[in-house]
Formats: sequence, C-alpha cells, structure tokens
Amino acid sequence: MPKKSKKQRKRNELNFTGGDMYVQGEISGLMRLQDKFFNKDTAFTIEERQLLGIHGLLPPVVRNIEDQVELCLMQFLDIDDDLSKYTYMIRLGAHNERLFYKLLATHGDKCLPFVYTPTVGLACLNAAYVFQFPVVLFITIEDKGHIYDVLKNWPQADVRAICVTDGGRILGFGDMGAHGYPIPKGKVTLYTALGGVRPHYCLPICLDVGCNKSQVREDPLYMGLKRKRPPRTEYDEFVDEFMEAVVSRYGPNCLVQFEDIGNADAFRLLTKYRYKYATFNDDIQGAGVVALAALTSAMSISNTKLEDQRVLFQGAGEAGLGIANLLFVALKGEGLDDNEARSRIWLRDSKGLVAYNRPQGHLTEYKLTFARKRAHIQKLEDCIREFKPTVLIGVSAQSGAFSREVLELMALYNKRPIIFAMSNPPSKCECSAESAFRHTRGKCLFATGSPSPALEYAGEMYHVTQVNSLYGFPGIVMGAIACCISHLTPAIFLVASHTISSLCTDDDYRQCSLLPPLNKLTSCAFEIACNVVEYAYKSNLARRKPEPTDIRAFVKHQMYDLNYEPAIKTWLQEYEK
Ligand SMILES: O=C([O-])CC(=O)C(=O)O
Ligand SMILES: [Mg+2]
Repeated sequence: MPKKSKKQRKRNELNFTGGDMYVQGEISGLMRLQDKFFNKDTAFTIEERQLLGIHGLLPPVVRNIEDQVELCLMQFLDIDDDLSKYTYMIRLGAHNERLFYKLLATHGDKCLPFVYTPTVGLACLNAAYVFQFPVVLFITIEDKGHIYDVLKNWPQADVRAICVTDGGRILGFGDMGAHGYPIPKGKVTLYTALGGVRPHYCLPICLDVGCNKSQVREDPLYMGLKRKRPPRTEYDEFVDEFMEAVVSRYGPNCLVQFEDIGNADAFRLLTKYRYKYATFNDDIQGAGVVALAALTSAMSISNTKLEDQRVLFQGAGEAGLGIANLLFVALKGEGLDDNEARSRIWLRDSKGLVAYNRPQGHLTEYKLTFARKRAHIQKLEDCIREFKPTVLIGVSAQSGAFSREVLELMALYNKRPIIFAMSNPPSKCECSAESAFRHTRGKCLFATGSPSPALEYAGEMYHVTQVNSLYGFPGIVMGAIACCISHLTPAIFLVASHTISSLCTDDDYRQCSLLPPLNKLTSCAFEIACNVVEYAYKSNLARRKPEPTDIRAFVKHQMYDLNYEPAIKTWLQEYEK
C-alpha cells in the first residue's frame, strides 16, 4: 500500500471525526445546508461534507453549479403555470441564493419574466397565495414611532440599497396595499441578477399604510392592515420617520428606490427627498431613462433629430411626467429654450388634453409645467389630428387606448411613427405589438412594457422591444452605491439613458430593435454603473474617497460573485500550514 503523506493523514483523521468540532465558533454544517447564503446543495464536495458534518445528508453525487443550473432549468420549464413558476423561483432563492442568481444570469431570457414583469403582477393579484417566506420587510403605520426597531429585525446589517413601495399604485392595477409586496422583491432581485449588487446589501420593503380599495381590503385572504390610507400629514410623518430610520440604521449612503407609490404621494416625496437623500423614483425617473434611450434609437433609424419630434403622451401620471421631464432636460441640452422644449410635449390624461383652460379637471403643479395654452381637446384622435405627433407614448394603463383609428392616424402623418405602449402588465397595455404593426402597415417603430415574442408582419420578422425600466435601475443602483452617491441629479438619468442607447448596434436597428437585446442586460447595467460612478466623481456627488483610478475594476470588484466559495478554505489552509 502506498504510504500516506502527513497532509493526507491529517485530512483522513478529520474526515472520520465528525465535522462540527472543526468548525467551532462558525456556523454549523447543518445550518449551512439550511441557510440560503451558504447552501451549495450537491455542490458541497465530499471533503466539505465530511468536515462540516453533513456527510450523508446529501446524495453521493457532487455537481458543479453549471450542472445544478441546468437541472433547475429543467424543473422550471416543466412547470405549467406562471404562478407556480414564480413560486419555484422564490423558493429557490430562499433555499440556495447563489444558484438562484446563477440560474437568472445564465437563463435570464427564460426566467426573468417569472421573477419580474409580467408575472410579478400576477403574484400581486395572488399575494396571499404565494407568500411563503419573509422575503420583504413589512413596516406598518402602526409601527409609527418604532420604525427603527422594525428595521433592526431585518437579519442583514450592511444594507446599501432599499426598494420600497406603499402599494399605492401597483403596475397598472392601482391601489393594492400590502399585496404590492412582490414588486420591491422583484426589483431588488434585478439589482443582483443584472446589476451585480450583492444580495445581502439589498432590502425590499413594503410600507403598509392601509388600502383605499375596499375590494382588496375586504378579501378574506388580504394580509395587510384592514384600514384606509391615512390623511396626508400622518402619511408624510410616517415616511419622514422611515427615511430618518434608514439613515440611522444604515447610514446616509443607503440608497432608497421608491416604487409603485400612488401618484400624488410619489411626486411630493420625490420633490421633498431628491436632494436630501440618495433616492430616486423608478416609475418617474427610471421610466424616463429607458423611454429616452428607445426614442434615441428610433431617431437613429428614422434619421431624425430630437428637436424634430412632437411627443404626445396618453397618460400624465408618474411615467408620463417622468419621461416628459427627462425629455425636456434632453431638449434643453440640444440648445432649445424652455418654451421651445415644452412646445414639443403634449400630455393627455383621463380628462383630455392637459391645457390651462380646460373645463374640468384640476391640474397638479407637475402637470401645469406642460399645460398647453389652447382650447381644450377631449379625444386622443383629435389631439393627434391637431398636434400631428411624431411620437405617441402610452403610459395610461388603459387597455385598447391605441385603437385602430389612433394607429392609422399616426401612420397617416408619419413615415415612421414612433409608438411606445408602455403600460404593464399586458392586460393594461394600450395596444399589442400585433395591432401596432397591422394598423400602421409595418411602418411603426414600436416598443412595449412587457416582454413580447418577435412578430411576423407581411413576410418580415420584427423584433419587439421591451421598453421597461429594467434597462436602467439595476446599473444606476450599482453605480450609486459603489461610489456612495449623495443624491441623484437629472444628469445621472441622462447619463444612464445615453449609455443604454450607445449600446445599440446597427444590427439591432436592422431588426427595429430600439434597445440592446435582453441578453445584454447585465453588460448594460455594468456600463451604466461605470458611467454613473465616473459622472458622480466628476460632479462631486461621490462620497467614497479616494476616487478610484480604474473605475471598471472598482465597480467589478464590488460585484456579487456568482460562483460558490469553498466552505472550508480558510480553515483548511490554516490547518495545513
Ligand atoms: O415594474 C415594471 O415592469 C415597470 C414599472 O415600474 C411599472 O410598471 O410600475
Ligand atoms: Mg413600478
């Protein structure tokens, strides 16, 4: 028998003396198997299993993470219904976090729609049914005065990015109260899956202040507080306390993304907090980033300039005003003055054209900025006849708002009408890709909010662009937390938007694809993060010092590693010295 080396003898001794005593002071083997951060399932090597005392608790096979991913994909694809696919992903994430993110990174095209739009909408509609784990932190208005203590119950202490909703305007569904909790969960999943933000830095929060829809509240399965939303002063005090508690608990560099907050509250909070905290509103500013990027590509294809556009919005809520505002900034950047820039933008809400002297409908200060000085027009078709827009953007959550007549009019006035039907989920979308192509006879440059398959029209294949904030926010968050940004200025969103459109190629344009393909989402997020960091240092917004000399390496270094770490590396190396 060959003689065993000293090292091998030592290992052998260890292998048969049980594991726990060798990991004293550390997390036990069994806990590693049950803890999503440490778990590797069958990827624990035999040596690790023996040293950790979990030998025998797993089948003998040892797989690498790539093989595990393929196995998970097979299981996932075998599931028939969308909601079960969603719960499969949530369970996997709660059981083995790295495998979950590796699966998303490897097969994002197949899996992302089941952790994010559109399936996340279905999850909200079935929120009680799909709730299984403490995946988000719930803070209720009854916790007022003690929000800091609730934050302390979240198991991770080094939180750097929060996504928070109050369920006030969930996608196109309106007020869903606490049943909006899957939304921030879906968003922070993309921080990691696309932006590379380490998962333990991310915290999804649902602020439960009640729900004004009795139909939601009175559902026997409703999990939130069974009360109406509070008056504005009480609400504002609550959210103020929340922001202060975040800073006390996680420091001033912790970024807060507001998501799917009710319209009126969203604008007020953004105005109040945007220069005070590192915060942004994805539905307002994030929508602007991606819509402007898609518009930039559409202009490259149609060989037109920004100042040549007349943009009509169907919907003047968060996305509509967010896009209009960023467009306004971009137009001014092209040398237009305020009035010239505003003249390119018309908004139409549920009461018709946003005009000063319209007979009904109070105009908020945010809409007033874009109000027209002209006779009121009620119908969308008449707005089109009057304004002859080159671009029509749907952000109204009104299914069918882009009727055949609307689409035909756009094709009548434009060689290449630019049409974005952005509302989510598809049941709330202004028109389908199919009707946009049919009623413009294939002339339109089209994008929509949810993922859609390629489409055949008159013998030609057209790619259907998904114009969704997922192109922007993961990279913005990664960049902002990497350099500890103090606050996010409008220029940051322009930087992000330009980064996205700069990644489109002539090949994309040939397929009428207005944004980079979905398989480039991670590189898109990385480029945005680097450009945000660079801009933040240049503009004195970055608190982290010293300024890095190599920004790409600086960002890369902070990203989540999708491969397992050896469970006992440090300890074994110590022992074998
Ligand atoms: O979540 C999405 O897909 C886009 C979004 O923010 C919204 O529609 O509110
Ligand atoms: Mg949203």
